[in-house]
Amino acid sequence: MGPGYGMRRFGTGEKAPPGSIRSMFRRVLQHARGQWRILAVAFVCVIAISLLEFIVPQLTRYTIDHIIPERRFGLLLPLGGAVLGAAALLGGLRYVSAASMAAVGQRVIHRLRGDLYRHLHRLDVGFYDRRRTGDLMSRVTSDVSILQQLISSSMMQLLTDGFTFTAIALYMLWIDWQLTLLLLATFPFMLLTTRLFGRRMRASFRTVQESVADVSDHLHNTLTGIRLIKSFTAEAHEIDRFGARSRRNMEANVRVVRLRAAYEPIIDWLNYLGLAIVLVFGAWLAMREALTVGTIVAFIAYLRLLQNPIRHFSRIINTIQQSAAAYERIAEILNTEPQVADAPGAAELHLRGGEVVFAGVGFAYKTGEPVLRDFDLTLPAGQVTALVGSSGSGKTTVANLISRFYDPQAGQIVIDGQPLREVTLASLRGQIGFVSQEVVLLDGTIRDNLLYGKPDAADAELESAARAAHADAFIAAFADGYDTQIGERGIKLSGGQKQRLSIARTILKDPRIVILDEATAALDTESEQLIQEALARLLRGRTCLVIAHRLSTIRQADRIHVLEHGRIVESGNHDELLTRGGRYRQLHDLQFPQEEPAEERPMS
Ligand SMILES: Nc1ncnc2c1ncn2[C@@H]1O[C@H](COP(=O)(O)OP(=O)(O)OP(=O)(O)O)[C@@H](O)[C@H]1O
Repeated sequence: MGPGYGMRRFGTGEKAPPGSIRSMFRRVLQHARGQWRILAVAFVCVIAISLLEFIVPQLTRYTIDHIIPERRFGLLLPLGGAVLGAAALLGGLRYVSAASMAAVGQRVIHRLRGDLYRHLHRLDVGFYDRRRTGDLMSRVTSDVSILQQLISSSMMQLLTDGFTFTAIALYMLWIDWQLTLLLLATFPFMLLTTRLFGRRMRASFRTVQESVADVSDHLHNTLTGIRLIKSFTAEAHEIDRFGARSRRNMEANVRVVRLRAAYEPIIDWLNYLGLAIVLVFGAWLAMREALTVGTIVAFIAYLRLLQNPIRHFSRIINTIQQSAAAYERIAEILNTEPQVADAPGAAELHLRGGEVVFAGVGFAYKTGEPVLRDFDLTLPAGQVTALVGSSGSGKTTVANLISRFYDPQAGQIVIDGQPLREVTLASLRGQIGFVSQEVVLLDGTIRDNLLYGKPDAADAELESAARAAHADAFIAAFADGYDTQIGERGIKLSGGQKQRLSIARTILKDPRIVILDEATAALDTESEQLIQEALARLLRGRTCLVIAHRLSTIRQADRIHVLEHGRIVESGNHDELLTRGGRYRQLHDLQFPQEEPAEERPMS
């Protein structure tokens, strides 16, 4: 991959190819595959509805032209029955078509949402660095549900209207082509108006959806950071910021409503123009006895039927443009390709000892800001290697590259002779255990969280891992034991308890390679003692990279590297480095000013 990895494609504000209305309908229809039977039922209903709507005005015409002048009293009751029967049948057909379209629509949405979520999981960590969580959430929820409206109701309406419109226009042309052509002359104006307004509406809807994403992002940030806000008494500030974002949404919505409010009267006026044409020209024809009165009445009824689709369309255009704006945001994600993915023909990673080698690695998150330059490092199999160095020197970056959260732009990383880019992500990550100071536990029970390490683990394995991580005692103290709910809907665990669960989860996973991102920050001495013991068990016999901020945790590492500005400036074990009196010694003396240089302190 060339320099500037990823940034050119997804720089903030840059858009992936927009989804056009056509591609929106194409994707929707793709997802409707396999449901042809339900769609066929809906379609038959649509045709039947159009036919029935066509027949009713014929009854009117027959009444005026034949039943009344010929005084056929006997036909009055059957006439009433026919109108009511047709109406009842219309109701039944509308129900079946609406219900079957809604079922198809819901299934399409369910699949689309699934696709989107699956795709989000394929995307690399770099993608998430550049995206706001709330914005992504609103794409999967709000944008997808807007499309739902389109599929469940509007598409059916479009289909029915399209069919009715064509059938009636053809019939009218047959009855009186001149009158009909005159009438149809108003349609190009309608199309032009619709196009003009449609484009503006779509732009406004895009702003609406973006502002929904802003509101959602704000909510996500502030609700998850509620403690921070309270401790800084920043409530008023956040309420103001929320107000501003909500106002942007309101204003964008008002713009949409104004556009619609202007659009509908224009379409209505054009409809009246059509009526005026029929009345004037039709009356003229009738006075010259070229047309019967019944035909004019039927013609006016058909005119309404012809205009109904237009009137509906003016409403549907709203949904279509709104959906198109939402679909653009969905397509933008779906069209984004992951930058870190399995190479074609990638093999499984086969580990022997688990030696990791960085050879001439160059890496930058952003073009022009290299974090690692010509970086060489070996993590010998089965040994503990520690990285120390000042904040921002690139320690976590080294760990990120081993897990292939990012790919380097230069050089390569090799595990037991296999370049990382040539093995599957699943087989690589399956061999890496990551224990960090920011423990992430998911909503669910303690058991669910532990099983994340090994979904098919037996109870005995689970308990033995918990024992090894010194987590068994506190789990047993809960009334529900391993079935205790944790996370947002369950009990809250202390920092040390969470860390021990995370260690137990990693022990259960039993990876060959363990990355430890300073897991002992901010704990009381007793917890820290337990955690150190648990960690010692986890690290034993595995290839380990310990990223240490506190030197007390790495005294016993086999080898320590000091990292500064993305380069290793010093290497050795604790004693060697202290004796050398270089950067490590400086860092050490800053943390333990009272200590004698080579004095050994037990791991605390
Ligand atoms: N996701 C990211 N996107 C852009 N830049 C990043 C990202 N993560 C880290 N950086 C930058 O890369 C540099 C190295 O960061 P890294 O997290 O590797 O340092 P570190 O040595 O682990 O620091 P600390 O000890 O503070 O955790 C820093 O300048 C940081 O700002």
